[in-house]
Amino acid sequence: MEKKKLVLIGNGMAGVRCIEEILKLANGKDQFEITIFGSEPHVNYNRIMLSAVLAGDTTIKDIEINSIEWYTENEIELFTNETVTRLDTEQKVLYTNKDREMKYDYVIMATGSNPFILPVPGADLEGVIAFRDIKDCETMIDAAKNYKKAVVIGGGLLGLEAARGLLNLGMEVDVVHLQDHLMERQLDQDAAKLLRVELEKQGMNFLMPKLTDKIVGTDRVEKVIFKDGSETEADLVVMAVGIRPNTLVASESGIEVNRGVVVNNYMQTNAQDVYAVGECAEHREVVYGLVAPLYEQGKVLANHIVGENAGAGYQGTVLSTKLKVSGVNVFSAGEFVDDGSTRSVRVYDEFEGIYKKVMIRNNKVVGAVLFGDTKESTKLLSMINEGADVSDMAPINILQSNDAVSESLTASLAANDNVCGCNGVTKGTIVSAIRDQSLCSVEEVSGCTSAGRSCGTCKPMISELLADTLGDEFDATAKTEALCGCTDLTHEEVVAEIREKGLTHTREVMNVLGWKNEDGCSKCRPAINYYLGMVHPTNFEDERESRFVNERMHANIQKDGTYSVVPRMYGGVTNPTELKRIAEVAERYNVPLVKLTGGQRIDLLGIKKEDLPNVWKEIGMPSGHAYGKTLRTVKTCVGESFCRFGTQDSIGMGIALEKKFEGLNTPHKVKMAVSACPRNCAESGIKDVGIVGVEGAWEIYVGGNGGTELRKGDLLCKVKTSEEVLQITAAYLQLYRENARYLERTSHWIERVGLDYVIDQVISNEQNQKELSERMEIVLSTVKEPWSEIYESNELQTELFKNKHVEVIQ
Ligand SMILES: Cc1cc2nc3c(=O)[nH]c(=O)nc-3n(C[C@H](O)[C@H](O)[C@H](O)COP(=O)(O)OP(=O)(O)OC[C@H]3O[C@@H](n4cnc5c(N)ncnc54)[C@H](O)[C@@H]3O)c2cc1C
Ligand SMILES: NC(=O)c1ccc[n+]([C@@H]2O[C@H](COP(=O)([O-])OP(=O)(O)OC[C@H]3O[C@@H](n4cnc5c(N)ncnc54)[C@H](O)[C@@H]3O)[C@@H](O)[C@H]2O)c1
Ligand code: SF4
Ligand code: FES
Repeated sequence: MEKKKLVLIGNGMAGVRCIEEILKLANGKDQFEITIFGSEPHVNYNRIMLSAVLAGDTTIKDIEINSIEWYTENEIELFTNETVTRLDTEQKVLYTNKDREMKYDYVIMATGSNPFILPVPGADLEGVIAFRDIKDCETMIDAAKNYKKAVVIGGGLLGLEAARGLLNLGMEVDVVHLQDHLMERQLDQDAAKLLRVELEKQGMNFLMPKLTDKIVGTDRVEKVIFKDGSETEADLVVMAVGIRPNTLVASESGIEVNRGVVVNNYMQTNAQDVYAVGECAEHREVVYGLVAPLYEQGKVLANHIVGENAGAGYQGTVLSTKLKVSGVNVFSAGEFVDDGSTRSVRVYDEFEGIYKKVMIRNNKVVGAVLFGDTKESTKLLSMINEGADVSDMAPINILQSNDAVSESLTASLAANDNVCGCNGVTKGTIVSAIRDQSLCSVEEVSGCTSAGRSCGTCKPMISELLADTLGDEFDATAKTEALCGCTDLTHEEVVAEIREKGLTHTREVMNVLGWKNEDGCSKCRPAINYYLGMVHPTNFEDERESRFVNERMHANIQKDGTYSVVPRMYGGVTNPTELKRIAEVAERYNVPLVKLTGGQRIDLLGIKKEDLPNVWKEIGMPSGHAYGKTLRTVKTCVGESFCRFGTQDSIGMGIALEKKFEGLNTPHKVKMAVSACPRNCAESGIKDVGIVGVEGAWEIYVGGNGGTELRKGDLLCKVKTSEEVLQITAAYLQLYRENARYLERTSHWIERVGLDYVIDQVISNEQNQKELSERMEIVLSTVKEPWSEIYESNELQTELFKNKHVEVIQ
C-alpha cells in the first residue's frame, strides 16, 4: 500500500500526542509518511513542566517528551525552527517561512496558542515577556541573576505559577490582578481568599484590583503604572493574562475560524483532509487550554484518520484544574458559582485552612472546589463526569471520605475512576498493566499507560497502586528503593539529608530535596514527619496533618466512622475504681461493645467522634496508644507473686517498661511482653521485645511477631537486673528508631540488618549502648500524654472536633 503524506503543523503537546496515538493503532504506521513542522528549535517537550523548571524542581533537559531518536525510529521527518505559513487546500500544498513547498494528503493543525500581550504603551520594552515556552523560561532564570524585582500581570493559573517560580529564584514579586479575587475562572470568593492568604505567606505581594495603564523604562522596563495613578517598580514584567488560539495558518488558508479553528466531532475543519487539534481548535464554540481535553481530541482524530471506528467522536470535556504551586492544594472542576438552580455542600475549616464545596443540581454533582485538602478530587471528578446521583447520600458524606481515605489515596477509587486526569487513565487500566505486564516502577507504568506523563501530580497515586498490587514484591522488585513515587531518594538518603542540611519541616524537606510532587503523598508525609521527630527530638513540631487519621485523632476509626477507645492499663493490671469508671462511661455514652483486647486491656468500641474528649476525661486514664506507631502494650503473666513456676516479678517489670516507653514514637507499632518463666504465658517469644524470667536473670528476645508472618524472637542477651533490662531495651529501641525505615516492623528490620549487627551495636559495644540509651532518655523527656493534652485545651478540641461547619445552601 502506498503511504499517504501526513503533515503535522506544530511540534507541541497535543499534535505530537495525536501522532503517538496514530502510531499505536494497527496500520497507523504503515498508512502514513509523517512530517512535522515546529516553529520552536526543540523536540516536543512538556510545556506544563515549565512551571517546575522555573521553580527549580526540574531541568529543561528532563522535560523532553520525545527524543530526537523517537522521531528517527518512527521514520518521522522533523523540521524544527520552521513555520508553516499557508496551505493551498485545493492543490494540497503547504508553504513555510523557509520557502519550502510540500505536497500533502492530510494535514493536522496543532498550532497551539499565543500568549495575550496587553496592548499598553511599553509592552515592547526589554524585560517585558510572556510565559509560554522554553525561551521565556530561560529569560526569567537569567533575569533573576541580575535583577531583583518582578511584576507578574495576571492572577490566573499561569501568573501564580510564574510568581512562585520567580520567588524561588530569589526575586521580589508583585502579582497584579484585574479582579478582586484570584483565579476567578476556577475559584469562588471563599477559596480565592484562602489562596491569597496562603500565597501572601509564601511571600507574594498582591496589587488587586488594578488595571495596567502603561509600562515605562528607558532601555529596559523600570516601572508599571496603573489606571488609578499608582505605580510599582519592575525589572521584569511577566504577562500572564490569558491566551489566544493561534489560527494564523487557517485564516491565511481560507479555513473557517471563529475564536479557534472550527472543527466537528472528528476534529475535521471545513477544508478537505485538514484537521485541527489542541488549543488552536474550537469545538462546539469551546476552546480548551488544558491537556486532558486536547489528548481526548487527539485520540478521536487518530481513530478517524486511520479509518478506525471513532464512535460519536469528541463530545467535549468537563474541565478540572490543579494549581501547581508548592504548599498550596487547589482543585476546581466543573461549575463553581452558585446560581438559583444549584445547592452546595460546604466544609470550611479555618484552623486547618481547608475549604471544600460541592455543587449539586437535581441530585447530581456538577462541580467542586477544594482548597487545602484535595484528596477527594479524583472521586469528585468521577462523580461529575458520571453525573452520579447523590440523592441517597447524606450531604456531608459526599465530602467526608477524607478520614477514611487518608491512609490511602487510591483505596476508595473504583476501577473506572481516573487516576491520571491529564491522560484519562483509570485505576483499572493501571492495575491491569501492573499485573499483566509485570510493571514495578512508576516510570514503567507511565511508559505503558501514559499515566503521569504530563503534570505528574498523579505519580503518588500510581506509586500506591504499585504498592497495593504488588504487595511485598513492590519493594523487592522496584528499580530503586525510593521512599515513594515523589522522590528518587531512599529512606536512608532522606534521613541523611535531614541531618546534614539541618532540615526541620516537611515542606522544607520536600522543597530542598526536590520532591517531584510538591505536596507529597500519604506515604512520604508521615515518614518525613517521623524522621524529623527522630532526628530533632527536642525542637520538633509534630505535623498533625501528616499523621494517619488514627494517630491524628488518638483513637482507632472503625468501619462505621465511630472510634474505639483503649485506656492504658500498665502491665495489664487494673483495679475496681478504674473498672467502675470504665463501666460508667460505657453506660453514659451507650457504648455498643466493651471488649477485652489481646494486649490485656479494655476496648470501648463505637464512640462518636465528638464524644471522644469527654470519654477520655471521664475515664481519667492515660491513652493506651492502641492506634499509633508507638509502644502499644506490655503484656505480663502473673509471675512469682502468684504462680508456682514464677522466677521473677513479671508484672513489676512489665509496668516499669510500659511506664518508661509509653508514648514513644517508633517507625511502626511495638509490642512487648514479660513472662516470669520459659513457659511464656505472656507470649514473650512473638513480641517486638519479649522478656523471659529465668533463675536469677532475664532473657531479652527481639524481633518477634505474632501477625500474619509469624516470627520467633531472637535472643539478644541475658542480664541479671531489672535496670539492665530497661537500659538495653532503651538502647535497642533507639537503634530501631534511628535505623529502621518508617513502617518497618522490628521483625522485618532485624531480617534486613541481621541480628549480629544489632548485638554488635547494642550489646558488644558498651559505649554505643550507653549513647543510644542516653539519646533515648532525651526523646522520652519530650513525650506528652495526648488525651489530657486535648481535653485540657479548647483550642485543640476545636481544631480536631468542632471546627467543621457543614452548610447546605440553596
Ligand atoms: C507554564 C505553563 C504551565 C501549564 N500547566 C498546565 C497544567 O498544569 N495542566 C494542563 O493541563 N495544562 C497546562 N498548561 C497548558 C498546556 O501546556 C497546553 O494546553 C498545551 O501545551 C497545548 O498543547 P498544543 O499542542 O495545543 O499547543 P503547544 O504545546 O503550544 O504546541 C504548539 C506548537 O506549535 C508551534 N507552532 C505554532 N504555529 C506554527 C506553525 N505555523 N508552524 C509550525 N509550528 C507552529 C508552536 O511553536 C508550538 O511549539 C500550561 C501551560 C504553560 C505555558
Ligand atoms: N495548573 C494548570 O493547569 C495551568 C498552569 C498554567 C497555565 N495553564 C493554562 O495556560 C493557559 C494560560 O494561563 P493564564 O493564567 O494566562 O490564563 P487565564 O485566562 O486562565 O488567566 C488569566 C488571568 O489574567 C487576568 N487578567 C486579564 N487581564 C488582566 C489585566 N489587564 N491585568 C491583570 N490581570 C488580568 C484574568 O482576570 C485571569 O484571571 C490557560 O489555558 C491555563 O489553563 C494551566
Ligand atoms: S510464664 Fe511461667 S511464671 Fe508466668 S504465669 Fe506462666 S508459668 Fe507462671
Ligand atoms: S494527572 Fe497530570 S499527569 Fe496524571
